[in-house]
Amino acid sequence: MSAIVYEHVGKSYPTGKGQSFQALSDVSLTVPDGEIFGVIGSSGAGKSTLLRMVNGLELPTEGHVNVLGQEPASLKGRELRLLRRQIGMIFQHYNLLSSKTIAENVAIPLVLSHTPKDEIARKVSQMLELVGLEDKHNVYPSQLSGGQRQRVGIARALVTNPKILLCDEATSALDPLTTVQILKLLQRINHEYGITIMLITHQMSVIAKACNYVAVVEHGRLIEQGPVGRVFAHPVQPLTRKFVNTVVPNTLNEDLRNRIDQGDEGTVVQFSYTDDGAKTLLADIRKAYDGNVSLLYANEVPLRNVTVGKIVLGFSGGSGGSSALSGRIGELVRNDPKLEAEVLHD
Ligand SMILES: Nc1ncnc2c1ncn2[C@@H]1O[C@H](COP(=O)(O)OP(=O)(O)OP(=O)(O)O)[C@@H](O)[C@H]1O
Repeated sequence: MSAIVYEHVGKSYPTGKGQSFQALSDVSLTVPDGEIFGVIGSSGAGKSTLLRMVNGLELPTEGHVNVLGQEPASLKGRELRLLRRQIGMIFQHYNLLSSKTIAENVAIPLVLSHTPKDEIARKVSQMLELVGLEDKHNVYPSQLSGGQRQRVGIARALVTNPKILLCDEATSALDPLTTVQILKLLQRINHEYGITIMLITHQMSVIAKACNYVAVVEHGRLIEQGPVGRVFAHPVQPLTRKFVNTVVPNTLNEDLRNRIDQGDEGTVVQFSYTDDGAKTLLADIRKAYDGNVSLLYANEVPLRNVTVGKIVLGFSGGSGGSSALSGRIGELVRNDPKLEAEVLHD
């Protein structure tokens, strides 16, 4: 089942004097149940607008958004409140009430839904234990670090047992180590409770560490989407490539790049692969190619549940020349869906 489905969604905001700004155009996207789905884009791309449509804080001006089998745009009053109870949300700046204790902050959604006091106490304790703040019931947000405050945000978002957790730049205000801890906590929650997580971020490293699906948004349009391993190993759009390069650098040093361009390394081919896609590559090439093969560059990066890598090889002196070589490489790539090849110099 799909937790969230966007169908040809558009959003235009009125900007006065009869003018409007198109923040989203024709976005179709499916967030599978129980997955961690990341949306990445530059500032102003439309990520928040997209996320806020899940709990009906924004409504589409075109198309449909379906959440847990219901359309927030068609719900009102009690029905909308019931759907929202199944959707938790955390924010970049935590949105905690400074005059209330940690326990009182976590309790807010239950107080609003008139939950009995003893049940509130039990659920709050359970949530604070889950996020590792069981000793912080009676302290105030100002006494906590950023990472601890985000943990309170997570506890508050989960206290109603939601099926979906929305994360709006939830780690953007945190240092890299705390970011890793919060992302690990989100993964644990996803794993233990089966909660679908949709997060938006402008950092590809967050996608790499936490997500198993990614969608890339540029100027309100969805330009690329798919499983994290595939998008990181074989990004198609220029913006996606830029984002991926921040995590999996594609930078051959200048000296090597010059030698390749001048033909000093012979025919040069870059192989991109996921997981064990390159395990038998060198042996296969040895069998298929009778010339010299030199390893010019290799880099492997482990992501959340997949490894992506690149190998650059130089070929020279084989019989049949470069056309025979490209035929053999084409065959290797066709036989292995985890492998892709790009000729850097012919
Ligand atoms: N209420 C509004 N009225 C007019 N324009 C809006 C409104 N809300 C958002 N926008 C515009 O829509 C575009 C998308 O905004 P959105 O906040 O969804 O982007 P974003 O990708 O989340 O950006 P950021 O990372 O900077 O928060 C932006 O250009 C923004 O200025």
